[in-house]
Amino acid sequence: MITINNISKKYRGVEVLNVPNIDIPTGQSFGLVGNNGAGKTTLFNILLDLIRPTTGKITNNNIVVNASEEWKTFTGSFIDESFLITYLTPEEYFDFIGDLRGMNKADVKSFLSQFEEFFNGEVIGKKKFLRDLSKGNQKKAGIVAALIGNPEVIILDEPFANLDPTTQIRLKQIIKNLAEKQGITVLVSSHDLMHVTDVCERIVVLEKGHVIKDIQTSQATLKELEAHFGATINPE
Ligand SMILES: Nc1ncnc2c1ncn2[C@@H]1O[C@H](COP(=O)(O)OP(=O)(O)OP(=O)(O)O)[C@@H](O)[C@H]1O
Repeated sequence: MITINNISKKYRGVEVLNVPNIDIPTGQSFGLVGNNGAGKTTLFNILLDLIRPTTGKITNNNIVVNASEEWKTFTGSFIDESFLITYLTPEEYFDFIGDLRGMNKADVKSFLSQFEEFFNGEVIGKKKFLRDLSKGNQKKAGIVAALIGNPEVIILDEPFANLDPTTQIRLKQIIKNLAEKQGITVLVSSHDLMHVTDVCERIVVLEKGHVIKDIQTSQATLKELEAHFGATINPE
């Protein structure tokens, strides 16, 4: 579904990302982990054509992402609050995104009903603008907006950050369902090794812009990742 080919990114001559090749098949749940500054958001931003790579190309369902906008019709994403239109209420925002994706207000309302528990009474019907919601509730709105319109690909940057433990657990179930039951290709970056190993069947570790591990998730993966990141602070 997604092919990353010789992607690199330099800022003022300094390389922050260098990924020779990653193929992400349709329906894979793909986790990206790495310490601060490893290049996770940069890679997702290039994938969403929010920044241009210095070299290489990414295709999403055979569409070169910086050559055509067609991939936007089947790709949902939430990177950060800049994706929100903060002077709208959540309902207005969801309707706006639904409209972009060919859904009327009734379709959107019925779609949102499945997230009642996830929103926990804090997002819908509060008569608040998105800018006045808490960070966590803004994030919930952004994540759900990314799912509107049955996208085939969903890209979420650090979706667990800022969420309370109950919501993190609910989000894990939502992400698992997307990949396992609906065959959606899901890309998630996270600092939470336990969550990412719970929901992703494949995990790529980035370090200073380079892929240093590409693992099919197994029962041993969490320990392997903990040992890897722990070794960085406690070298033997
Ligand atoms: N506009 C920019 N100008 C210069 N350097 C940048 C710019 N944007 C990102 N970088 C650098 O690129 C590197 C990768 O950043 P990126 O945000 O992709 O990392 P990350 O893995 O998402 O980190 P975090 O876990 O902290 O969110 C960092 O060193 C960052 O300072």
